[in-house]
Amino acid sequence: NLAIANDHQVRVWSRQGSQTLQAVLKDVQIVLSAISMIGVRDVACQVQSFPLSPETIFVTATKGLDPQTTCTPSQIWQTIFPNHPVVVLSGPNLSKEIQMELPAASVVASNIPTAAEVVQLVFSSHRFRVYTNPDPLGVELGGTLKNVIAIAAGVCDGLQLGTNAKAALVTRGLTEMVRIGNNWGAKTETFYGLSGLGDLLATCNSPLSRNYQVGYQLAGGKSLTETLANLQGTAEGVNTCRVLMQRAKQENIAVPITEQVYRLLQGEITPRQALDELMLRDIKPEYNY
Ligand SMILES: NC(=O)C1=CN([C@@H]2O[C@H](COP(=O)(O)OP(=O)(O)OC[C@H]3O[C@@H](n4cnc5c(N)ncnc54)[C@H](OP(=O)(O)O)[C@@H]3O)[C@@H](O)[C@H]2O)C=CC1
Ligand SMILES: O=C(CO)COP(=O)(O)O
Repeated sequence: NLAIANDHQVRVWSRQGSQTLQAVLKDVQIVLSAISMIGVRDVACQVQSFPLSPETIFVTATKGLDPQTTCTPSQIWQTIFPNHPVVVLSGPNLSKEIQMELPAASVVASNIPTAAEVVQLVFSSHRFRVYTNPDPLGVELGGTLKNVIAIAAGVCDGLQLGTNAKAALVTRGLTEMVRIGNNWGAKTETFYGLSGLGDLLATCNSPLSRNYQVGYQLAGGKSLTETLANLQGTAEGVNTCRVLMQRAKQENIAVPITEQVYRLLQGEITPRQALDELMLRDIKPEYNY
């Protein structure tokens, strides 16, 4: 809708639709992928078999991690299309609010600045403010890692732990995101921007977030299977949490909140036990000084 409002011609493909992927991709300048993580590699491989102009820009809005490789979606697109510009689109962008034309801001990030600027122009409007950023990995990881913290925030609200607890959780969650992101090679300052802190605040404070809803339902005593069966849409944080635990172990990164969310999702502990585990960790300085 944002691109159409800026006089661009838009074609939409879905595996449920009647148009073929090849027909939809004919002569396109920009391909925007917003499919859930589970489908990214498969669809990217399908796209590879169709002719595209070498100038075609790929934009990815998926917030997840590949379970096989721990790669981000943009890394998958870039590996399959090494000679094309790839742009990450991410920010505090609950889609229902954007659909209602409420004001929002977002970030487009790429190693190729001109590609990010093209995408910025396509989507910018008086209702949608788009910033460019030169750290695609940081922007993408911000949107992805916050989903795990949003599950924890849903638990926190579901258990009615109060505003102090929520502020502590979200702030320490951001510290955890920065630690993981730095290990991955992303810039610290990106996590303090719209795609990091911004998306963390939006997702941890809105019942529109599916990840928040997962945590909230678990706190209410529902099982994960029951919760996911009743959820409208994808909660990427469930898969992201598993991939993240795998990577954190390999790289020896401390991820206390992610670890408790993981154990809760696995059914190993109750929400109250997860809370106790976090509160009773060794006392320590807030940061290394
Ligand atoms: N909703 C939001 O507010 C935001 C979502 N995102 C991110 O965008 C991504 C999608 O989210 P959202 O649209 O809400 O999720 P939904 O679950 O509503 O939609 C996922 C879409 O992906 C498609 N899909 C899944 N697997 C495949 C596959 N193998 N081949 C083709 N298509 C596939 C689904 O198709 P089908 O219907 O046929 O199953 C569906 O159209 C997620 O990574 C999410 O984190 C980012 C910002 C905001
Ligand atoms: O990423 C989002 C908003 O920026 C959407 O969050 P959920 O995937 O938790 O619904």
